[in-house]
Order: sequence, then structure tokens, then C-alpha cells
Amino acid sequence: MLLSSVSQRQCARLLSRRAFSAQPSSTSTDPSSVEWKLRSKAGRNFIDRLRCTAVGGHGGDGCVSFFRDVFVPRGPPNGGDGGHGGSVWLEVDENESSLSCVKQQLRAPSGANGRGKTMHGAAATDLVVRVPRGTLVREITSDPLAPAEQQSGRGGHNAYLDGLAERVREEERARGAEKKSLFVHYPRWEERNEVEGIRLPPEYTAHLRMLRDPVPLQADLTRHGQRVLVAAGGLGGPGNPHFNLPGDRQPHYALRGLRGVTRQLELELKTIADVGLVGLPNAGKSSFLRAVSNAHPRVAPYPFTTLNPYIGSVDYADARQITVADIPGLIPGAHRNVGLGHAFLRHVERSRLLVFIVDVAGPAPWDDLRALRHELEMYRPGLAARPSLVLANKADVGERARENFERWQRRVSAETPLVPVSAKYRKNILKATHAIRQMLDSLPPPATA
Ligand SMILES: Nc1nc2c(ncn2[C@@H]2O[C@H](COP(=O)(O)OP(=O)(O)OP(=O)(O)O)[C@@H](O)[C@H]2O)c(=O)[nH]1
Ligand SMILES: [Mg+2]
Repeated sequence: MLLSSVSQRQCARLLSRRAFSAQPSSTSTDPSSVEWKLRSKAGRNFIDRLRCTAVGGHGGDGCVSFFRDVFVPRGPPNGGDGGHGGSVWLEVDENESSLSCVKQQLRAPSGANGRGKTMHGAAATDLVVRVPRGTLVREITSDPLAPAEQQSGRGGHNAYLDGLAERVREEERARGAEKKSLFVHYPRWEERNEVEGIRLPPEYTAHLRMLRDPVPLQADLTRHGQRVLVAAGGLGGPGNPHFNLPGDRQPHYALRGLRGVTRQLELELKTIADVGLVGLPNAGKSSFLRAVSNAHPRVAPYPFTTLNPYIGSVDYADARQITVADIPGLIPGAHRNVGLGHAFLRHVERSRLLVFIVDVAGPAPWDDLRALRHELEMYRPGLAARPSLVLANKADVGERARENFERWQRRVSAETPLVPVSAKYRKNILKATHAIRQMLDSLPPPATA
């Protein structure tokens, strides 16, 4: 059996309680159980997938006012412009390791309204949200009429088409009404102002068009400092001096500020590391990461000690650094998300080199390796064919480990390097890190985004 101490079903049941944001469960009081561990700080704070809404700030309204003085009863217009609304940005910060700092509502502040005496409203500051390197941003597009389309039979399809036609008619109606509602009027001038024929400023119409037909957003944030605009702030409304035209020197209207863009987003963190450690639970992945890097993931003699990915960096004598990701253990069925396999596998998906850590003192380490490769291949075809290295860990554990290793070495093909190590007692670690580096250096450099 591949996983002796914890049954597959038990792991799946316990881990399935870890929702998107790793909600703790309340029953267990056994400190070695997965439930207990999920209640710990690390389990609760690590979020690698979430949905949020980004809302750009509203633009401030333009002002309608006129210069007045003792001998100037009908002075020129002097209403200030409204300030622009703040935009929402996502920015990569390599010191962040989780999406836990991202709130569900990302709302940028609104711009201030313009005032008389040509006082323009202040523009709002942008909201910059820091996300970890490797964050994928996707817009969730939802068509409110889509469920009707999915209904079976002709009736459902007709209902969908009728709904679409009605929506188009509604939009046309709104367009006529919208133009009126875009204006701010001088007191008691609503009826007298003839705003239908007025040409809106080009940037204003461009913003309106953008609000009506938003371009779907998709981004992959891979570099420190990289930024993406997820919700543009609304445009401030121009004050009445903008409409001071030869035919009308006393415009009694200005434009309202426009709302910002609103987007429903899904953020997913897919860790970027040079090397991904893959192994069954308890194989010694975290012990290996501790042995080679400055990271200190928890090590304990029971499965699922690690519940979040950890990244450590291996420093070589010539100042070369290699990042290594330790992920929670995989169990058979991980590709079907058993034991939250998907949540873990996404963190090695982008590694250039996979390092399989296998307990060589187990009954059949070669079967463990086959099972791991199978899970990777089923999760994403081609993943198992990624350049890899096998570390036969726990080589210090007596006669059985030595026999297994010798048997295994006779079986493996030349292209799969097999290195015996003892992560716990730090034996043969240099040879392993040397082999990792050699393999990485022989690979083509990573594609830069
Ligand atoms: N004898 C021996 N024990 C080891 C070795 N490497 C790890 N162990 C022990 O194996 C147990 C599990 O080690 P971990 O590093 O937590 O294993 P893991 O693969 O990270 O486990 P999960 O995080 O649960 O997936 C611990 O008790 C370690 O002390 C080794 O080389 N030799
Ligand atoms: Mg671990």
C-alpha cells in the first residue's frame, strides 16, 4: 500500500474541509490530525485562489458656475472640472507568498466634485493591491441570460433569444435617457437646457464606450514590480467652461463624473520556482528543503505536515540561487483533486525541473515513483515528461533501504538520475544539489513574460 498510516479516504475527507480560504473545522482535538493543523495560523492564512470584485472610483461631477462681480452681472462660466476616480491595480511583490492580503471588495476612492471659481476637484489616489509572484488574473464573465440557453428543448432556446432582443431594446432606451442624465444643470435650468444636440468630449465618449463594451482581462503576473490595471477609475466631468461655445456664451450645464470600471476577478496563485519537490506524504520533502535552503518548513513523522507550499532558495558558492518549492504530499487520486491534489499540483506546474522525493526504505519505492508520475500526467498531460531527478531519501534507514536502492538502480533508465540521500542527517546533500544545478543549467532559460 502506498500510503500506510492514513487511509486515502480519511485524507480526502479531512482535506476536503479546507475550502477556498481554508476554513477551520471545529471537532478534532488531536494535534496530529489534519483538521487540527488547518486551524493553525499557517493553514488559515494561506490562500492561493479567490474571487474578488474590483471597483474603480467614481469621477467627480463638473461644476456649473459663473464669474460674478459688482459690475459684472453676467460673467463668463468658471465651474471647475470633477477629479478622476482612483483606479485599482494589482502589483507583484515578491515578499508576498499568499493571496490572503487581497480583500473581496477592492474599491478605489472617488474623485471630488469641481467647484466655482475654476476650482477643480481633487483626483482620487489609486488603490494598489500587492499580490505574490505567479498570480494569474482572470475576469469572470457571467451572462445573466445564459442559464436559459442551457435549458433543453426549443422552448429554452427561444426564451434565450427573446431575452437577448429585450436586452438590446432596453440598452437602446437607456442610451437616450442616459444622455440627459449625464448632465449637471444650473438650478431651475433642467427644462431650458437643450442638451440632446451637444457633442460630448471625445475622451468622455471613449470612457462611456469602454464601460459599455469592456475588454476581457487576463494577465499572468510573473515579475517583481509588474502591475496590471484591473479597474480603471471613472472620468471626472468637465465643468461648464468646456461648453463656452460661440453660439452659447452662458452654458448652464456641465457633465457628471463617470463611474469607474467594475470587474469580477478570479485570482489564482501558481507558484514560480525553478524546482518543484514532488512526493508522497511523509517522504521527506520538507526535510530536504530544510537541508538545502534557508526555509524552515515543519517536519514531523506523520502525513500532511505541510499544508501550504513553501519556497526556499538554495545558495551556491558562486552566488547562483535556485528556488525550490515544497508542496504538500500527493496521494493516489490527486489528479481528481483527492486530498486537495489540484490545490497542491498547481504549485509545481510551472517548475522547470521536478525533483521526486521517494522513501527508499518503503516496501516498493519504484511503485511510489510510478504512482507520482501517473498523478502528474493525469493532472496535466506532459507534466510527467518534464525534466526530473529522483532522490531516494531515507537512505540511512538500515539494510532494507540499501537493498531497495541497489535493486532500483538496476531497474531505472539512464535518463532518470537516481541519487541516494538522507535529508534528515544531511548526507549526500551536496551531490543532490550539484545534480539539480547541472540539470537546470542544461535546460533552456525560462521564458520571460
Ligand atoms: N531516517 C530518516 N528519516 C527522515 C529522513 N527524511 C525525513 N525523515 C523523517 O520523515 C518524517 C517526515 O518528514 P517530512 O520532511 O515532514 O516529510 P514530508 O514529505 O514533508 O511530509 P508531508 O509534508 O506530510 O508531505 C519526519 O519524521 C522526518 O524526520 C531521512 O533521510 N532519514
Ligand atoms: Mg512536508
